[in-house]
Amino acid sequence: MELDKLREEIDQIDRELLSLFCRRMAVVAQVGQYKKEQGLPVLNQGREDAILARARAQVPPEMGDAACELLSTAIRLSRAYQEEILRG
Ligand SMILES: C=C(O[C@@H]1C=C(C(=O)O)C=C[C@H]1O)C(=O)O
Repeated sequence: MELDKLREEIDQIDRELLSLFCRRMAVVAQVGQYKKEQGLPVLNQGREDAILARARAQVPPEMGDAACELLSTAIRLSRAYQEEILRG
């Protein structure tokens, strides 16, 4: 059935997304460790603004808001993870 095929494709994409998310968080952990050692703050607003602007420019216009929401969530989780590293 065509719907099953499409859902299989979605499942595969979700696996890839989660794999990339874990990879991003592993790099974020290294950034958090560096900030801890250097006494730097977690938040870098300029960097976040640049990431979101680049995301909006990369996708079709009708997906701009969704792309920013997706990356904003990844960034929020990234900051929370780094806060844990700085506390620990
Ligand atoms: C990862 C960093 O820490 C924070 C999280 C960011 C992110 O997840 O992309 C970007 C900027 C910072 O607010 C960083 O400073 O590069």
